Amino acid sequence: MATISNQPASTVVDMDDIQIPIIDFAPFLSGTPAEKHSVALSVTDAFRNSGFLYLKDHGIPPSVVSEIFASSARFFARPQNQKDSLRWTGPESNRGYIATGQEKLAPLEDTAGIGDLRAVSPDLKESIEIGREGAPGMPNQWPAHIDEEGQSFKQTMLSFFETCKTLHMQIMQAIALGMNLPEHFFDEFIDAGDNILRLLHYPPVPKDIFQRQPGQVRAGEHSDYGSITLLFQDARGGLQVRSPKGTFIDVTPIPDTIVVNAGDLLARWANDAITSTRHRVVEPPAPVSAADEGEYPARYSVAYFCNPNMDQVIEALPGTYDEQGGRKYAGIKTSDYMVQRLGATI
Ligand SMILES: O=C(O)CCC(=O)C(=O)O
Ligand SMILES: [Fe+2]
Repeated sequence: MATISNQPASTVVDMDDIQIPIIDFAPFLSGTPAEKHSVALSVTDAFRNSGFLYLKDHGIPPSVVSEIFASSARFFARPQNQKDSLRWTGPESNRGYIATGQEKLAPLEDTAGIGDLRAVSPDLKESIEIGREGAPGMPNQWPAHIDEEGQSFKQTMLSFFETCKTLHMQIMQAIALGMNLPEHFFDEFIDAGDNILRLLHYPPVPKDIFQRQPGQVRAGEHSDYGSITLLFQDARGGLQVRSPKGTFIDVTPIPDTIVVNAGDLLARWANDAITSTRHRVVEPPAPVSAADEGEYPARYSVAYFCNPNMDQVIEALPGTYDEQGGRKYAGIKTSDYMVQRLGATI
């Protein structure tokens, strides 16, 4: 009798009660129904436990990801006044350039003190946020009018936006199956693609800055807001997740994988059956190469923040509550939730 591997996942991070598996997504995309189901269960298990997983064979070619990183590096190398002319337009549209020092990520319950924190130790990063093109009243801030490179930046990012939108759909289909919902349950909740593609640049910094400034990090501890995040990181390292013990565990870069994590709105949607885990970015783990002595080299990452459609009302998923354990949260419209969260950090 043919046996089907029920083990598409192996654990690559296992420390202080936090496990992060690496999951081969190919059998979900092109396997038999049984293989598909097996991957769906692994994905959902990871989201129930640590809320983090590494996805490999996800269908996005490495050459596409390399081009995104190259294009991102060229964008951040632009003169500051060009980047400043593309400034972030506010929490409703959440599009445009965010300069170093403008954002301080913090845990949900700490947002009251965020002004004080930002004054002392702002996040050491700059970013550009790109949303769904054509959303009324929310124009993307493209460098397309500046030069040809700006035009090709726009085309490259628009195409990548769609690529990631497809993967969001596929991962949500896996979660649906893993939660005993119809495979296409989430499709109508997410088909608008109200997602945000964020290019991140953590500039080189003097090594002693992390010692000199208490609480200085590249990106402060936070959880993500939406449904899931697709995170592409370069080889530098520095991303960490918070374990249940309160320690921070390295999410070491693995070539050609995407780190996928659940956000707060998905946890709320799942009545807390899914975990949104806090994470941060600190200096890369030692050793760094001798050539970089005195300075930590730049780090680049690309986050694709997936959200339900802005006009959808999010309330506890079928099967996540019963008469004894009811719904923990009131329904909330995605746009109201996002504006509330984004308004608190910038
Ligand atoms: O740069 C990274 O690796 C993580 C960034 C992040 O967590 C975020 O922007 O929400
Ligand atoms: Fe994050």
